[in-house]
Amino acid sequence: MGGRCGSGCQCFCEYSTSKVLVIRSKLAGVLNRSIQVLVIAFVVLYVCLYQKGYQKTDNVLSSVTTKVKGIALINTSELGQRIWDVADYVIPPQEDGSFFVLTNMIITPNQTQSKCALNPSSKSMCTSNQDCKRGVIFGNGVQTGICVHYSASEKTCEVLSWCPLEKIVDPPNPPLLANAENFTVLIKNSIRYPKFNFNKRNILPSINSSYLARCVFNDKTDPNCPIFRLKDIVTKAGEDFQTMAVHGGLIEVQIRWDCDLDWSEHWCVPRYTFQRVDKDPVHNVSVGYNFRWDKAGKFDILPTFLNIGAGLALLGVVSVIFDLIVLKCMKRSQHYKEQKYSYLVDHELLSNEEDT
Ligand SMILES: Nc1ncnc2c1ncn2[C@@H]1O[C@H](COP(=O)(O)OP(=O)(O)OP(=O)(O)O)[C@@H](O)[C@H]1O
Repeated sequence: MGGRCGSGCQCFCEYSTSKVLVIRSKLAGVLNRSIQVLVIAFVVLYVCLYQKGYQKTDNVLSSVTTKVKGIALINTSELGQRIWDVADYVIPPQEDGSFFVLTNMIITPNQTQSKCALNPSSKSMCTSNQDCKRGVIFGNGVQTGICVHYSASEKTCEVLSWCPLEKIVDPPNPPLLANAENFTVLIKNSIRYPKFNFNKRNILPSINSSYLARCVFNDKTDPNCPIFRLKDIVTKAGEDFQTMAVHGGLIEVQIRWDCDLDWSEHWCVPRYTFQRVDKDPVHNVSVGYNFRWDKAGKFDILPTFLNIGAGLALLGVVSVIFDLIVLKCMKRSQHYKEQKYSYLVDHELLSNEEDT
């Protein structure tokens, strides 16, 4: 270890070399070995095994498409009996990585562009034409400047709009497309790990067309089926489908590929989880989020050596810290210090000094 320099010149004329000092102390020995064991355990168990420090990792490139299927029969006073198929309730027909299914609606039939009285509210009520400003945009229409009867007892401003106006009522409960809970969605997900030149789909090689035509995802019986019943998705997200269908909701489907490519590709399979993301009882501004969680790892010599090297460096740090403890904090530290640093005088230097 390093010696001690008295002055700059003296320091320049000295050479320090390491010597091994064995301290026969139970306390120092046990403490040192314990810290070394802890460091080795951390490097081997946590860094190498748990964090797979011997692998290099790659993030996924992923694409998702969906296809919804199902038929609903609804009977309303406004529309009569009607069949709703995928072209009616999936809006828009194809989205990137998501799909929208209509479950409820407020129907305002036979709307035409004409003039009608606004729905009664504190801002729309009037007693004479002076209360209604012509040309002002209100709701979905433009005011004509005339105050008209909304009912026998109420008068509101008239607007030019799509009339009759939509009634301000709660959406139907139970929802009109209550049967949407039985609709199914096929989620096709293709992934690629470019560093490892590895591709896979969630329609696994073991799945054939006849199985795909009849299967529905189930955690226990059909965990690899990529077809999901909407009710199951909502239930898995911890919600009740019929309740959520009244006002609508946003569910996130997470497809997790966590693949260890040192093992057979057979074990690299997707895991599905579901979560409602549009509900936040505390802070309801801009709710909802999404994130990806896919990673693959494969053995690589570079991260292996880097992690082993870092582990060895950590062991070196242990001896530096332990030297400090022994030389500064222990009872016999002064004695250890004297033993640790020895000063030898070069004979050549000595004889030169004697001559002069
Ligand atoms: N939403 C869904 N619900 C249930 N099964 C589905 C759904 N979407 C697809 N399938 C089944 O998965 C198979 C593969 O679907 P894919 O869309 O790849 O092929 P397709 O021949 O275009 O399907 P189809 O003509 O039946 O819509 C289909 O044959 C069908 O049996």
